[in-house]
Amino acid sequence: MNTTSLTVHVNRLTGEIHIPGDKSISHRSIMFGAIAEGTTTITNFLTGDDCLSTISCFQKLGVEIIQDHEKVTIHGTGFEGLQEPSEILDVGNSGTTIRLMMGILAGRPFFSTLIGDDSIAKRPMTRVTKPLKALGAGIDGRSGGEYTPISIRGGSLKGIEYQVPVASAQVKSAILLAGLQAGGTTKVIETAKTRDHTERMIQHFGGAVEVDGLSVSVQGGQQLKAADVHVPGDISSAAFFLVAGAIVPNSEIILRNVGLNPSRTGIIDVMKEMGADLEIFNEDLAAFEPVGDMRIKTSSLKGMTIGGDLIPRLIDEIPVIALLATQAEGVTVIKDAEELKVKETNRIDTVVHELAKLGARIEATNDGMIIHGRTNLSGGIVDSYGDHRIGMMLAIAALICEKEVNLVDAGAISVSYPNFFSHLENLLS
Ligand SMILES: O=C(O)C1=C[C@@H](OP(=O)(O)O)[C@@H](O)[C@H](O)C1
Ligand SMILES: C=C(OP(=O)(O)O)C(=O)O
Repeated sequence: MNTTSLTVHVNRLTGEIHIPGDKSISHRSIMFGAIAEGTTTITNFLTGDDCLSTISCFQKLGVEIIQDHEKVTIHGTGFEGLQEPSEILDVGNSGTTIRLMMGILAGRPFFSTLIGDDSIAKRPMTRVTKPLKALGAGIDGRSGGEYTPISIRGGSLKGIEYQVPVASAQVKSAILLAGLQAGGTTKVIETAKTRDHTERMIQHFGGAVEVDGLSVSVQGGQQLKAADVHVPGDISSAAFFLVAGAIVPNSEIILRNVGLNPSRTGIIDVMKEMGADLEIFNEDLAAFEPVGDMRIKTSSLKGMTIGGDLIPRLIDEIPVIALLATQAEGVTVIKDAEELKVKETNRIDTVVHELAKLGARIEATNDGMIIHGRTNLSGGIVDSYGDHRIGMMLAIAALICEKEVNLVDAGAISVSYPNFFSHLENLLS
């Protein structure tokens, strides 16, 4: 059993962190760089394992990609230049990679196979394979296209209008990426607004997309042109330090260069409503993805109900919001969040189980969880279950634990935040 001893019982966190690049935008910058014509340079690219999987998959499709730490140069081939891979495309742990790539490969007239790790093998794919089949792609997979391995023989697609049954930016993006290669118009209608990085990328790379409330349309046959991308910091990574600053006594942390796309800022709305001492400054809202700096100080918090349209705006932050809620007075209810069950782990189960081990008063519901605050956390052996966000949440929880905490499989954290522990270390001095 590979365990890491975590820092516990911290009496102060201070300092400044430059938040690493956004994972969703880093994936898309590689994909759009590849499907556009010309040379794209990406800066502040996230070097997490998931984004490295995206690079490796596109290299297997014949795209020349040169990575030098956070700088990546892509010699884009356009959709037409992508080549049939001679190897299986391995997406590792990355749901975003497999689902968005399916959309790209659905339009390509060749055969490809996608696999991933044990977690990917359990995540649902019909949500993507079904609309892509409706566009005309040949796709199959285990259990009728629900699970990996997925094989694709793409081809001549025809635009569709599709109501997505779950709020998922990955599904929306896969359909739009296929739609860019289809005849006519492809229209996606969402149940709730999800992150719109793909729509912004299409425009940034010279394409057109029409957004009307919850519907998003693209015309097929557009030729995208290379465009440089400076990736903003990932608010989903910043979330761990926002919560740390709020719950560790005597703290003040500055977070630099955090992405502030309104489809991702649910955590800010929630923390403010709970009473957090959180300030945003140096905002640049004119950038293609808005950014700003944040200051968080130790806060006195109260519980609240989190649900509805807010959920897609903070879906990946729910594990660490649950931790925050253990330190808020009163009850916090998280509802309408069934999607948590199909992430890297069933995050309703893993959050509730691991926080309960540390002494939190938390119970699972069908669509979320209920947390009773505030509780002192003790210690013990906790497990990430190979889920990066569970691992980081537990490392932040340990900071306020009274006894020793050991984390099983801390290595999973490198999926989205390879420098997590060194950034935390810098705040301890
Ligand atoms: O489009 C994206 O980049 C993502 C969308 C979300 O997934 P869903 O589309 O499954 O909600 C999110 O949980 C994931 O971390 C990244
Ligand atoms: C759900 C996540 O990512 P993905 O779906 O890309 O695996 C995440 O990063 O929390």
